[in-house]
Amino acid sequence: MNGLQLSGVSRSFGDRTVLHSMDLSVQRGEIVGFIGGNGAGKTTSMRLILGLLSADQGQIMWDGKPISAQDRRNIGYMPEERGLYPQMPVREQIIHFALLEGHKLPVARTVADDLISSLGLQGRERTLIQDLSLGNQQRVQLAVSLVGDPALLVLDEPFSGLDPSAVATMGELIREQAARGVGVLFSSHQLDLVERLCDRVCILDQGRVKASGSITELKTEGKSRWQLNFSHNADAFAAETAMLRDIDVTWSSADRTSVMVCLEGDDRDIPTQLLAIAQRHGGLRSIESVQRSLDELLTKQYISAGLATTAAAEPVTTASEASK
Ligand SMILES: Nc1ncnc2c1ncn2[C@@H]1O[C@H](COP(=O)(O)OP(=O)(O)OP(=O)(O)O)[C@@H](O)[C@H]1O
Repeated sequence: MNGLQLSGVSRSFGDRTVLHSMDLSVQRGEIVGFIGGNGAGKTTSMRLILGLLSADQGQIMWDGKPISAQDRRNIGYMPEERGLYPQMPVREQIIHFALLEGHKLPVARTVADDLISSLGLQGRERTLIQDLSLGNQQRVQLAVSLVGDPALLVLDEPFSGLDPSAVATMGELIREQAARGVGVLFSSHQLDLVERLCDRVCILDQGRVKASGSITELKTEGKSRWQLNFSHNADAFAAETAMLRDIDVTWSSADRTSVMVCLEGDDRDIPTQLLAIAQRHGGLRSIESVQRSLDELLTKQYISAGLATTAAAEPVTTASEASK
């Protein structure tokens, strides 16, 4: 396989195991979102990839072979704790990291100037890092992770603290890198962003991979959802549907004319049972298949703590539940 692969990687601190036999892959040109609540093990995994920590068990491979120190030099890293010198000007800072990367001074200057122009930092060359906006500090941080022309970017919460326009810019920069064939692994608590940017996600909960795959795969896995819109109040339809087995029914409009029905199984056909009930009660205007949002999927299914949830829809209660 091309790119990065972790197989069965475990890591403990003292007697506490924080990663349990983890599998993860990032191919060249692919953007993978790393999602998990606080303390799930994302940063630890990244440090293992970078070789800043060693694994107790398992293998980390690059292009199908055990990852070497040389391979790791081709990884650009944006650590969560960041690592810029607040009192150094932008251009000098990037040159400094390019020199550390092993470039000679004239090359380091060219690398810095190219990154300054491609990351939109023109005019800020002499500004001290501490005088930059957070968004521009993150751009410099990304520039620093790119000085070695990496084959893989590992970005620990690159969007944290950014305003919407800086988020959009950072997202664009990440997409550009992926389009150049760079694999990108980034962690984030902002699920809408992950949903927009990523080809695949890896969901980590308390050190265990709960799911990985494309977002579409995860969203349709094992369940299907249908929204039925009625011309009148759908109380009778909802009450009868809520009595069926393996079904969740929630209101999706305040006037109770729209009902969301979630069924076990990822059948793409409109369930005949639902149509029959709807027909019996009359007034059905439309029925549409609805995908779950990523945050709903994660908070309901995979993540035990630590991610922001959206407000839950009001469930339809059956007569027997209401009387309890
Ligand atoms: N050097 C260390 N010594 C002991 N425990 C550690 C060490 N580094 C991490 N841990 C523990 O490992 C667990 C995973 O931490 P990690 O920083 O990898 O999580 P994370 O998913 O990045 O969380 P966050 O989203 O809050 O940054 C946490 O319980 C943390 O306290």
